[in-house]
Amino acid sequence: MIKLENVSKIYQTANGPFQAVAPVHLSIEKGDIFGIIGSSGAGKSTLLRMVNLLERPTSGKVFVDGQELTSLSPKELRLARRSIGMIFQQFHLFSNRTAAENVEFALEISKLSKMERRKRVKELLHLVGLEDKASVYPSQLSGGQKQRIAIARALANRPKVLLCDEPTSALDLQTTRSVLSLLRKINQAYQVTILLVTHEIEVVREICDKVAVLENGHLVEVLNLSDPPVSVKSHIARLLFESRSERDLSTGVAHV
Ligand SMILES: Nc1ncnc2c1ncn2[C@@H]1O[C@H](COP(=O)(O)OP(=O)(O)OP(=O)(O)O)[C@@H](O)[C@H]1O
Repeated sequence: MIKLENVSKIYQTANGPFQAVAPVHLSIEKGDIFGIIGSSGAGKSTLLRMVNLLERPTSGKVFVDGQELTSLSPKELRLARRSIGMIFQQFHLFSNRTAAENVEFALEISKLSKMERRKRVKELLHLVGLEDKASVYPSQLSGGQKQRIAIARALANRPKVLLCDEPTSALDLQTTRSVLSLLRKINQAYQVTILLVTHEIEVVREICDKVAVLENGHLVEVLNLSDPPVSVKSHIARLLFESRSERDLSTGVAHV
């Protein structure tokens, strides 16, 4: 569903070029919940944002659902992005629109009539369990509710892929669990492929089928959570597969 071929990113900075992501080869299958884990500055967000070309790779090719995004014209890319939803740590809702209007915003580019849009918004609010918050503004919603509205908006155009950039990092443990369980439900019900960036081991344990470990811009290893490897290369992978420590149990979340 997602294929990265030799994808890299070099930022031009005041101190000269800086390689945030070294050339990466990665294949993510349809229906996977695929994690990208690494410590702060490892290049996780940059890698994720290159999948929908929010960040243009310096080199390499990006394929989503068989289409090479890196070769598309701006107009073609706008169309292709409709099948790629995205959610963020800070939700990115419009504060001057109600929950329903935030979701409907994503449908403004669609060919649906006003009535069809309203119906779809209702369905989406139902899916995320917030029908009763339709006319509420984001400032009146909790963090978990804001993320649910952001998820509803991201799913509005029935994307095949959902990109999640630290979707639970601003949430407490219980809310994290409920948002992750919603993402799992969406993945199973609609076969949406989920690519999720996190620095939390527990998030990977809770939801991911596979995970890529990034260190200093380098993809160190890709691990299958249901088939623990005999040996691992990274400290993060060791933490991931070791039995839960006291710290994990008390805080619920281990950071890397
Ligand atoms: N626009 C930019 N210009 C220059 N350097 C950048 C830019 N964006 C990111 N970087 C640098 O690239 C590296 C990777 O950043 P990125 O945000 O992808 O890391 P991350 O793993 O997502 O980190 P975090 O978990 O802290 O968000 C960092 O060193 C960052 O400072």
